[in-house]
Amino acid sequence: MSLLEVTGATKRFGGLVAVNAVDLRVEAGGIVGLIGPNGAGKTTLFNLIAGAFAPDAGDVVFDGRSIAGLHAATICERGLARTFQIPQPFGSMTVLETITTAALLHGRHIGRAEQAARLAAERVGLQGREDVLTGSLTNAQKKRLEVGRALGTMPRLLLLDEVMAGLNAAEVSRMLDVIRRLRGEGVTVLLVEHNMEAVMAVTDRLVVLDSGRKIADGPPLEVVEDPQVIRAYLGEDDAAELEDSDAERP
Ligand SMILES: Nc1ncnc2c1ncn2[C@@H]1O[C@H](COP(=O)(O)OP(=O)(O)OP(=O)(O)O)[C@@H](O)[C@H]1O
Repeated sequence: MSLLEVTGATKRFGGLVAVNAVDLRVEAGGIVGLIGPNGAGKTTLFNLIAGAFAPDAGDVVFDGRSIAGLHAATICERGLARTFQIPQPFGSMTVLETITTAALLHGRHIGRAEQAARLAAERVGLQGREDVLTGSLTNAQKKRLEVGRALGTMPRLLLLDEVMAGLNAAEVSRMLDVIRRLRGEGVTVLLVEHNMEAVMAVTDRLVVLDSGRKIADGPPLEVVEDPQVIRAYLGEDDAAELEDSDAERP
């Protein structure tokens, strides 16, 4: 049994079908990438899984139980946490306070929550910065704090939404180390990311959405060569041009 099994997930906004009958499985211990052009439905699918929206149709099963339509906090308590594309920490709170607030989800024992928060800060490389106000962190540190905040809830499945956006090469490499370490510690990861180099470096499976539909699912090297995926990213005309120039090559 997969840790996460999404079947036929559908979400409409008025006349727009943002996520259209999508099936997705994530096996425990994996790092799966969810990619696709702008507006493909990636964040909406994350929202369906993490409980921001209930699906209009289909089901989301986490660890053998349906979580479709449950409150986001209940889903998080069950061990599924997410990050947000744009971290918005309270600038007047410290790193430790921010992560501790998330860790309090599992009970009101402040000492235990702080202990979990210190561990989460260390896991994302913010050790030594526990007492720093989040408002004075760099963008890259805020991105790692966002991962740390999610880790404070002690998830078994972590949904990462563009945690590498806006980072330079050294910062991306550091984030990749954080993600690999998490896998080593038994956290399963599903990540949405536009940085393809980073995606290729860290995932063991890729799922591609286009206009709300799943168009590919498989090993990263095979998926990026899939003509349907190339067409989705480049558009019909540019993809045809690329095919012509490939054919002309000796
Ligand atoms: N709350 C909403 N109300 C109405 N339309 C929405 C809402 N959220 C998303 N959409 C629409 O649903 C479609 C999918 O959006 P979504 O944000 O899921 O795509 P995405 O793949 O995450 O895009 P990006 O890579 O640009 O973040 C888009 O057409 C978007 O405009």
